[in-house]
Amino acid sequence: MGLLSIIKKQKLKDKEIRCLILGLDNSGKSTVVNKLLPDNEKDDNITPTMGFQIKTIEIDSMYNVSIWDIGGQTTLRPFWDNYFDKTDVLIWCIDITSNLRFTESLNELKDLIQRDEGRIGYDCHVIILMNKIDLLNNDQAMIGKHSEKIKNCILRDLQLTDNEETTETEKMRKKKVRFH
Ligand SMILES: Nc1nc2c(ncn2[C@@H]2O[C@H](COP(=O)(O)OP(=O)(O)OP(=O)(O)O)[C@@H](O)[C@H]2O)c(=O)[nH]1
Ligand SMILES: [Mg+2]
Repeated sequence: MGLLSIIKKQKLKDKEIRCLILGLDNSGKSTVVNKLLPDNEKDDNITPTMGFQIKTIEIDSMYNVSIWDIGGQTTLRPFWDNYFDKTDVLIWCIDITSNLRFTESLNELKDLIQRDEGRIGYDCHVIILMNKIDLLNNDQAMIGKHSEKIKNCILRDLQLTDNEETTETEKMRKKKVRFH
């Protein structure tokens, strides 16, 4: 499901939708945000984000989405928690060409979900964005392998399940965050 259809599904008319984009440094967060902006607001020279930036996009003259793009460098990660409040959509950006950093990225996501303590908005949608897919030259086997790794991490490490027979705890976690 695409970002726009997820946002539309939320039926949050007249409300500002708060979208937080996080992930390791160099995963491509600011580049993704830049792509979503209208041409006259695009930045031709994206450099590492040293703090945060907020961009607002309007969709269908109905939805205002504020996108909070926070720098992903190690020194900035302790500050991610400051931006959790009332997040409707969390985009977790992964550079899938960087095998070495794949585990680091999924561990950071795991830590983040476990320490949010309910501050991320109720019923928050979590989108795992496999970025830089163009560099895989449409290698479907490799893309499938990465998807499988991510799915396994979500099911195993985050203790979620796609099995209907879930425990009460799992059901609560599932309700609070929905993965796409
Ligand atoms: N080929 C390719 N390169 C990308 C893509 N997205 C981002 N990049 C490149 O990756 C580098 C890092 O991109 P940024 O958008 O600055 O990454 P970031 O996640 O915002 O990094 P921080 O702000 O340091 O957290 C840049 O050189 C981008 O041009 C993509 O989809 N494909
Ligand atoms: Mg950035």
